[in-house]
Amino acid sequence: MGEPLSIGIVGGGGWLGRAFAEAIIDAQIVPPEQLTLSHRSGQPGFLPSATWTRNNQELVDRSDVVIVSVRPQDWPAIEISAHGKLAMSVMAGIPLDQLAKRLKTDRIVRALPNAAAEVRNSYTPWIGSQGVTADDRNVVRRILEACGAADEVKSEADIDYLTGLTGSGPAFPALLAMAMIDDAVSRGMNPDIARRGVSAVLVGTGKLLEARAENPKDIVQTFVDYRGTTAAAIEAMRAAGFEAAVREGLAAALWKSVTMGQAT
Ligand SMILES: NC(=O)C1=CN([C@@H]2O[C@H](COP(=O)(O)OP(=O)(O)OC[C@H]3O[C@@H](n4cnc5c(N)ncnc54)[C@H](O)[C@@H]3O)[C@@H](O)[C@H]2O)C=CC1
Ligand SMILES: O=C(O)[C@@H]1CCC=N1
Repeated sequence: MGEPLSIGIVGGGGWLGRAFAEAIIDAQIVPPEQLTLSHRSGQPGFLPSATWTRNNQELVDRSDVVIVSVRPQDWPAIEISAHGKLAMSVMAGIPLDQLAKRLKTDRIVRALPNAAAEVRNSYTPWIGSQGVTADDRNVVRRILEACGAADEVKSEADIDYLTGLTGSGPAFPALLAMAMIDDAVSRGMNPDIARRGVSAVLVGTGKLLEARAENPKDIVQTFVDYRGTTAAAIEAMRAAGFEAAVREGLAAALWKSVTMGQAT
């Protein structure tokens, strides 16, 4: 297959489905009229020039590439035949063999984006089944890179782990931001200043980490060696179990990712 002529997104009205749909259109991978999006209840208000349907088989029949973006608990109710077409799942926890069986195609990609796809800054690891061709891989890269950065990985176990690390990832700095803002407000800071300040810290740190070649570990050590306010905070946070809390959180996400797939 060369350029995909048409793309369909099952669950295209949802959070991630919308992010993918808008990124695909912005990157001009297909024009809106070649994009089919399915929804369950009322038609959402965005991308009115795309084709919207409640009929997922109709979506598949209109599309060269089918993206499945429903929640894992809604996956067992999806009854479609992709007729050997390229299909990509972004669902957490659903393994390649289950996807191939239910979608009736051996050209399957399992991808795991994150919420930053909404602002074209996802990190998306992915893996393809045996039947995925070199052309399919190019199409997949174009779609995923329209949403941010993407890496093909070697095993599904990598996807299971990365589901928690990078798929859930944006939630963790958000949790940190929430705790920082709560502390600031509890000490009488103006909430708007606290929010703006903490948001600037997160964005600035992202850019700093991207710009600097060294490992975050080295940056942390530089702060520790500085022996100032930052070192005092880092040492107190570590003594309160910061690293253990992160380890336990990631273990819980991995467990959920693996067991969720087994449950469907
Ligand atoms: N939101 C996130 O940060 C991430 C989500 N994911 C995965 O992406 C998938 C979608 O997640 P979200 O977009 O967050 O959920 P969501 O709930 O916002 O969107 C899912 C959409 O699918 C629709 N839907 C359900 N059954 C349908 C059916 N039979 N036909 C047509 N539409 C149907 C729902 O009405 C909803 O609009 C999930 O499997 C999740 O594991 C993966 C990585 C990150
Ligand atoms: O929380 C979830 O289950 C979804 C999948 C990975 C990130 N968000």
